[in-house]
Amino acid sequence: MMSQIPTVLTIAGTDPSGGAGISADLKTFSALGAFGTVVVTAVVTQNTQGVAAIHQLDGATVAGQLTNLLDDVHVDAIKIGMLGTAEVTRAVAQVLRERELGPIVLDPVMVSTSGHRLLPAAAVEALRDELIPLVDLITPNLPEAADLLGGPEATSVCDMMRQARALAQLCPGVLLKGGHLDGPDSTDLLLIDGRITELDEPRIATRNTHGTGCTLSSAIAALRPRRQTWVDAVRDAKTYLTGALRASEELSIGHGNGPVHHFWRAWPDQPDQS
Ligand SMILES: Nc1ncnc2c1ncn2[C@@H]1O[C@H](COP(=O)(O)OP(=O)(O)OP(=O)(O)O)[C@@H](O)[C@H]1O
Ligand SMILES: Cc1ncc(COP(=O)(O)O)c(N)n1
Repeated sequence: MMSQIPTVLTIAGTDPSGGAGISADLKTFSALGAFGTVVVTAVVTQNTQGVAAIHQLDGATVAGQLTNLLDDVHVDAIKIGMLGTAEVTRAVAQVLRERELGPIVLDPVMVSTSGHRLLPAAAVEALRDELIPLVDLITPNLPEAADLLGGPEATSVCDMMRQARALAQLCPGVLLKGGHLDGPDSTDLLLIDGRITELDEPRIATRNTHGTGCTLSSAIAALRPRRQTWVDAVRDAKTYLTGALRASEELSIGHGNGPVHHFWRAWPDQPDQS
């Protein structure tokens, strides 16, 4: 049975600059009043300017952390981010297959904002064929959707509609993120049970976009246990992210693409702070 404060798990890589990966996920969980737990997949030497090195953990180490945690702690939702290799992807899939878990949100992290590959192209097949069928919602950006579908990148919301429907053949829930398009709004498409919901928020003029995808997927996982539907959870998660992007003006972190700011105002799901 779920306590009032949901326990949420992130399976992801590290970011010393505090903007992406488990840093973004844990801050998001806390800001949204969830209790965060962590399984680390890779130690990433990165800052706001880019990725310098990746120390990848092996599949057994990641699966060991996961089973050890799940043997003891009930988690109400899971967010999966950077996995790093086909081996780790398969190891996580194996554990998920053995347990009754859910809801599970998968951000199919493949390339960082700075252009560094975080999942080798050869591992995309394992992600698509072994892990994606086990999760409830995938949240690809446009290049990731193109990689998963083996086709060109969407250049319009119309293309996005077609690609969201194609991705729904792989997973029951698809949130196709349009942050990489231009235009006054940053439009994402949510496809659940065959129905598309268009989610529009104003595009914020900022360089502080490091970790937006991590923040959105972890906000969905944190909110899903307390929302009636996926549409409600995703809509509120996007509102949260847009506020955190706006509030990033208060931060001056690093010399590249800085992080969003997670404590932008008292969010309704936060514990009373008065
Ligand atoms: N400048 C912006 N203003 C408002 N929303 C944005 C902006 N940039 C991205 N978003 C939103 O942030 C979320 C992440 O989108 P994006 O398509 O950039 O994913 P991503 O590439 O996985 O993110 P990341 O930069 O963390 O890798 C989406 O909801 C998108 O609409
Ligand atoms: C550990 C980790 N996970 C995910 C990302 C992607 O985030 P971004 O595209 O904003 O660099 C990252 N850079 N590092």
